[in-house]
Amino acid sequence: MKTSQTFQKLMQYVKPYRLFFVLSILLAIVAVVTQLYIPILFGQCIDCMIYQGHVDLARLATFGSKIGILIMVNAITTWFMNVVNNHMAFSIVKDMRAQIMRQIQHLPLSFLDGHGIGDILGRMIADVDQISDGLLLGFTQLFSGVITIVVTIVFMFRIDFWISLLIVLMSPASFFVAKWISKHSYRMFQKMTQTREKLTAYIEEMVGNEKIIQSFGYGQRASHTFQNTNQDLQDYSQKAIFYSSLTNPSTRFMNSLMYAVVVGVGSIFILQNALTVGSLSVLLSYANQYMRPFNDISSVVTEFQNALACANRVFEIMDAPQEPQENPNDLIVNKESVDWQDVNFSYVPSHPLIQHVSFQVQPGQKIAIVGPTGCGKTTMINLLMRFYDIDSGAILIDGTDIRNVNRHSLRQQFGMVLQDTWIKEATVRENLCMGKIYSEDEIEAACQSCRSWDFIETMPNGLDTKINVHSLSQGQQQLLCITRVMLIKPKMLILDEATSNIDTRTEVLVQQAFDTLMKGRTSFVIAHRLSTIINANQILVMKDGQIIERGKHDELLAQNGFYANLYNSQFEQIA
Ligand SMILES: Nc1ncnc2c1ncn2[C@@H]1O[C@H](COP(=O)(O)OP(=O)(O)OP(=O)(O)O)[C@@H](O)[C@H]1O
Repeated sequence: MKTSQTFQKLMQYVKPYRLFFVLSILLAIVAVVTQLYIPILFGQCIDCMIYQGHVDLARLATFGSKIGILIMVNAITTWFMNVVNNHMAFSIVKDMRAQIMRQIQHLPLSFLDGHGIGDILGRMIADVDQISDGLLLGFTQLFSGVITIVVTIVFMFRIDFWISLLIVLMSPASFFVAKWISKHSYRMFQKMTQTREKLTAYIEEMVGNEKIIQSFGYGQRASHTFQNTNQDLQDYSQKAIFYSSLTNPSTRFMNSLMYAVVVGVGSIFILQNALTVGSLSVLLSYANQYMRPFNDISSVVTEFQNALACANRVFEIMDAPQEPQENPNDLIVNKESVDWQDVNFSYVPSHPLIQHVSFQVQPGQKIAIVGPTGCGKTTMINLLMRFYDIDSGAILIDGTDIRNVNRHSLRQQFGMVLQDTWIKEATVRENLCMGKIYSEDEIEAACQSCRSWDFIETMPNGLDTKINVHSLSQGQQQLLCITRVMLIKPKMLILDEATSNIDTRTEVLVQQAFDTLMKGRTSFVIAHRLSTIINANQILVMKDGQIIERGKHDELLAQNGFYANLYNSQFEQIA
């Protein structure tokens, strides 16, 4: 996206705060005019001191009190302007974060799968913070900078035309030096942001999988990669700061040069009686004031360019195409029958995955999907839940094509228990009653039937005990997740490899809980341990995205094919 487009988009977020925007400009005008009027009064004070021992004290006192009042007005308006600007900048970034959050909820899963969590986190937190810094500096220094330049020009020309012209003609030199520097620092700031993103994603990945890293002794390699990226971040940050810190010394040098020229020319004018000492002191003060905003603006430009680079990354999320317009029709399920008709799907067009998959599920049946890793089991669930849409064929539920109904009503029909359990930092009750409040009796009954009551009962505050992922074993987490699904009483179930990672005794409990949950419900089960699906009504054996065998456990064993091999190899492992 072009910088001008990014800027225009960013300004859309400023629009709701236009009243504050106007107020900020008015306050900046008052602050600048009061500040610039003070040197005129000081100049007049100097001209009151006619020569040694001869000072007009009465006029000096009048000017002194005027200076005092202006200083106070200036301080109050500057403070108030900062309050207004802070309010605007922080409100804008709050709005942006809220919109990103809303957008994420409407993005297709493929977008989230394609970007790491660290990347999205970085855009939402660090990049938006950077935008806030850029906007704040922009509001605070850009407004008053531009107003200072305009008002100074007016005041200066009223005092002396030629010296003022000299100042105005010399000032662009300093500005161009600053612009040249900021062009280079922008490139470095961009690289710095990208590397910081990479580092955030890496830390998130490594810290989240610390146990696995340690068990594989991967720590040293992980920290080596971390150190390299960290080093890159240091290099880019230092270069970015190096260039941007050149701005001040170089522009100050140019200013001092101009100051010296004004002193020289001004002295000649005084000798010719064309200027008073007081007026020269006012002009010198203005020469200084006039250049300062140029310097400020150039550092604002650097910061603002950095903010625009970040805004660009944030808008990539905001502009990502949302899931296609939802069909207004709700899925109405009575019998819970499912029909897959010649379904084909691929994540990447050049690599076909699910190919010509057809099967029928009668209401209340338990369907097991088995097969080697990567054969497409989880993908089948992704298609059934419409996390991804199929490329061709059809999936019908009670005769309705799931593409002809909205996703929300489709997903409401299913209860899911996945291998990755989700326990939030809250009480047991809050973890169980997600989205709906249940009575004490309902919760207890569900916990009893799903075997989670035994350990909940032993907790210090029972259902009101605060828990998190670390305070529960893997098996306990799964029992809670099963209870949670039991409470919502879904019409159909999806259980994805839910019995791995737990000890044998808990596995028996979890299996019993699953059996209770599945009673009378159409269920899809993905299990690596074939012993848990012996009683399934239909087992679909998958390989490379195709169903290569199907039938009941005994029938498949009798075929002595792929499934029989898989089953016997697991049985031998256990024996
Ligand atoms: N979001 C995705 N984008 C691209 N490819 C993907 C995506 N998700 C899965 N795949 C690929 O699709 C293939 C099937 O993946 P899937 O997760 O369905 O397999 P699975 O049978 O469930 O495997 P496992 O038993 O290991 O969980 C794999 O090769 C995988 O790399």
